[in-house]
Amino acid sequence: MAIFWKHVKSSSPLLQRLKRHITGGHYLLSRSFTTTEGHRPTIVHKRSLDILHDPWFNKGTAFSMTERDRLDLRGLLPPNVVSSEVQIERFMVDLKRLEVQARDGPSDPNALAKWRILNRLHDRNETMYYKVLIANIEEYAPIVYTPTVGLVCQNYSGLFRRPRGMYFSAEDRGEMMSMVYNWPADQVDMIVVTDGSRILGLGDLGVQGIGIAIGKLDLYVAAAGINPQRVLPVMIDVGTNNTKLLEDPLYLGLQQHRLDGDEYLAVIDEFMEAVFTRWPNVIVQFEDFQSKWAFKLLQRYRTTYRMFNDDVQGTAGVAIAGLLGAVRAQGRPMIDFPKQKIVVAGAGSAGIGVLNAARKTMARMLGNNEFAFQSAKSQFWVVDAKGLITEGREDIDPDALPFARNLKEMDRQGLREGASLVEVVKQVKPDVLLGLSAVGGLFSNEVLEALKGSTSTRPAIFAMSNPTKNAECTPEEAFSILGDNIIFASGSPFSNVDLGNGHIGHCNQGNNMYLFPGIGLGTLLSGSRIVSDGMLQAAAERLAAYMSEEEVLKGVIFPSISRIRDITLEVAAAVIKEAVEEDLAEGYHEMDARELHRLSPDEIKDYVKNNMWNPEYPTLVYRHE
Ligand SMILES: NC(=O)C1=CN([C@@H]2O[C@H](COP(=O)(O)OP(=O)(O)OC[C@H]3O[C@@H](n4cnc5c(N)ncnc54)[C@H](O)[C@@H]3O)[C@@H](O)[C@H]2O)C=CC1
Ligand SMILES: CC(=O)C(=O)O
Ligand SMILES: [Mg+2]
Repeated sequence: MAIFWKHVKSSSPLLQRLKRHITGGHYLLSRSFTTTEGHRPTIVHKRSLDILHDPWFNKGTAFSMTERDRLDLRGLLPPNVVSSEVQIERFMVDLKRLEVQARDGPSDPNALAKWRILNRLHDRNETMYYKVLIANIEEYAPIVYTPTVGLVCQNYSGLFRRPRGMYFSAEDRGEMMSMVYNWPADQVDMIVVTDGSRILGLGDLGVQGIGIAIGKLDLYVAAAGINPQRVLPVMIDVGTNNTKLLEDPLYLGLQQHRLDGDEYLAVIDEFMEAVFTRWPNVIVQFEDFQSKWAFKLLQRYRTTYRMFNDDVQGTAGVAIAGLLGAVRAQGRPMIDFPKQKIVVAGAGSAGIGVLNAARKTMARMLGNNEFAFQSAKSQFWVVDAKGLITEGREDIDPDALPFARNLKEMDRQGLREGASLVEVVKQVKPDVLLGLSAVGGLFSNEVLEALKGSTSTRPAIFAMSNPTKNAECTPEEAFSILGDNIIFASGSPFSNVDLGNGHIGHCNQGNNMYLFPGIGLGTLLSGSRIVSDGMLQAAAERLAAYMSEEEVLKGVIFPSISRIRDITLEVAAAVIKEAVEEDLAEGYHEMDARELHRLSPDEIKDYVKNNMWNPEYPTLVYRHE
């Protein structure tokens, strides 16, 4: 409790109100709060080796002698009791040594080796794992998340040691309502679910896609402070259409073609019903579903369940923040956004999500009426695998239809149905070139040369596809062809570029990781039953406003990942505030809706901060179940 009060001034109205919530000496608001010395202990129902083998409670050599006695651990550990700092020091020495020696494959041997070592720590001691991850997030986010998580998913059969999360398969139809009780935790706050059909830009990886759900939840813990005992990665295995996996004798998933149509929907429906029956307050993040289903499932569930689609909605928010940053970086006010000409390569779940959100943002700035909404669409040119999308396209995808360009108008611009990306860039001379195509190198030298004709004073390039090899271009390519007067962002991390003239080309990471943890945390703590458009918009706006004028003018439009916990707190607070304003907030635990309505913006931030889990060992006390 002391940690919490430390952050709240004694005269604060929040303090006064929260004090009313203290009953019987128990601090109820943050039951999830870490128990360190002097804090409420954690009750465990196991002892001895069972404790050492449970990553939720294991502290390894950091168990104190009194705890070793209480938990029947005396003699099961080396006698030296070490602090968590020394424990981490020892681990890091080993990690650094092994990562030099390891040889796991040709693409990036060290990355996969680091992942293995971190994964083993994750399996034996979660507190220590998250302590290492949070303290070194810049170094290890690229290992537990993109790009290495892509490699992990691709090699999952060989890497699989211990299961993590739950698997619901087409074979489990009719059983999900009961099997959901096989999960040991009575409270689950966040589920990230995938069906493995489009993992990053790597296509259908079937059951191996569970790696992305695990990686996203690692960020929920590290960035949003969701208690790791309350996260659940889920893989829904409805088969795979990946021929290699269908024929691979070592593949761990169902070796049948993917279910489709009503059969597919029935499986997802059953899963949703089961998890919301056991955990009515859980939030479900849909991740890496192929576009064909991403939009349909979002429409199907978003008004009845607490869920969102990260690729459609999270990516859209991050892109909006980046696009507004690019306007500011030109030295113009954000309100000039509707004048930007934007070419988007890729019309899948991510591309269409960005287009819809960008169009709505422009329309709001132009007067928020139907006329503004209609005129905003003329700022976008969308190119997919078949080239420029126009009304002349046969069998046009209904989600892309609103962005199909008029043929006559295109004729006047010297363009046509199916025009190539380079032709479009040459004719349109866009302010922004944004890629969500999953095609590495799509922004070829020719395309980048064409972008030299941009009418913008500072063109922006967003090569947002993941993992690294799928980036539409590298920052080196962009800066070397276009010079340093550009804005560059990529989905996976790249290093800044030394331009050799005393200037550094800044490479931003434009990834939905800057939003999804805050959207999830804000939704959880607001108690909103849905994730509304307004809440998503508030999240994007907070991210857009996060960067200072000075940073933006230097081309830094997204924060460094080392600030991810802070930006997540800010985003979560913005989401809560919006949920309160929309009258959606029902409260969380003892913070009821009425109390939430009374909190000032600073108090909302205190509330978020004090409900974020920190990786500190709790004092463990054994009780017979
Ligand atoms: N940076 C970030 O935060 C995020 C990045 N992504 C990345 O976006 C990419 C796409 O994801 P989805 O939209 O879900 O995939 P998708 O497979 O549904 O869509 C890909 C789109 O690219 C188009 N495309 C293919 N070849 C093309 C070409 N030569 N020229 C132009 N367009 C082409 C396809 O026609 C399709 O419209 C993935 O690599 C994913 O990792 C997705 C979400 C977030
Ligand atoms: C970042 C992400 O969600 C993706 O590439 O799919
Ligand atoms: Mg994704």
